[in-house]
Amino acid sequence: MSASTRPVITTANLTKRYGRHQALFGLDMEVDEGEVFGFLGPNGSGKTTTIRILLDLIRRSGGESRVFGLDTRADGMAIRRRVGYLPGELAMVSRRPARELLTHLANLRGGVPQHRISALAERLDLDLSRPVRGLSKGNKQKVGLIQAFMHDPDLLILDEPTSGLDPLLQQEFLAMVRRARADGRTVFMSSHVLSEVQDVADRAAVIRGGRIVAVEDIDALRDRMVREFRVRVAGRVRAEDFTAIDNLRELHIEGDSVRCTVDGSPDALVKAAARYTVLSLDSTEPDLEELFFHHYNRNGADGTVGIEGADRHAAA
Ligand SMILES: Nc1ncnc2c1ncn2[C@@H]1O[C@H](COP(=O)(O)OP(=O)(O)OP(=O)(O)O)[C@@H](O)[C@H]1O
Repeated sequence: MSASTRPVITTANLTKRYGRHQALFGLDMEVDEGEVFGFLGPNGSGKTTTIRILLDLIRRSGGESRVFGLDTRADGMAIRRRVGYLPGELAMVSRRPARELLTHLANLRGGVPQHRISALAERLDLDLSRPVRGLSKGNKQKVGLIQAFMHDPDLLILDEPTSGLDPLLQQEFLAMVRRARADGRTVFMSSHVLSEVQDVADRAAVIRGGRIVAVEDIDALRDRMVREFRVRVAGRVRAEDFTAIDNLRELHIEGDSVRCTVDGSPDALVKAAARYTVLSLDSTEPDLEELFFHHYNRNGADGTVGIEGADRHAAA
């Protein structure tokens, strides 16, 4: 991060209690101008609570929260004017056609050219003539995205933006985020899975149980990722081709197939598999809970240590 960047979002020792339930425990976070920042955490970890505080939709219990240098409690209105916000749960019950609803929202924000709304709708493949109320979850999500992006806000705050979007549309969405960044905007987006933000975010904070357990460059976070792989080859697998690979855990070899968990890069696994004729190769991303289990649980919350040694089991 260069010295000239300014923080767009700052929280310091931010806390939130809902009655007797404490949802946030002293959050410290800084998001710089012009960056795409992922806010990652499992369900119930406090992502939506943090976002609502930043927009002054709910009030913090203690600590500091600032957006554009403004205090969220004192200047909520001024902050919201410069933000495009996609809520995690969209209540879209209007009988109006999508274009009418979007035009109405655009007018509340001082006006947006119709061609801008049309271009975004075309990009996301949304029919603007249909009443919002009857739209599918995915199409409602598109309306939500258009209203967040259409006025070119300085800051986009997107709560689980890709939920309900199919993979092609997710790519379109990521292109919109990259475009916003290229235009100098700042993007803060939450997700409960790393894969949704890893191709576009510069950095990410990981929140769990109302505490930030890591803030890292996205590449470093990706390197920590554990992934499960299954490879099937023509012929019988020789166990020794795989048991010597350092970053494989839970290695199971049976007949023509290899199943394992890979810590970080799958390069060595892929090269070992390439000695055979590969019939299939599948990989699944474990959820964040599993990532935490492997990386953050054992040695405290700093996210720097705690990677378990390989648990090898070869049943040739
Ligand atoms: N209005 C509320 N009253 C009481 N508890 C709440 C309220 N809103 C959230 N909580 C609790 O605060 C914690 C954090 O919730 P929050 O919705 O911020 O998490 P999240 O990370 O956004 O999760 P999700 O991805 O499921 O939306 C949870 O334990 C939740 O049950």
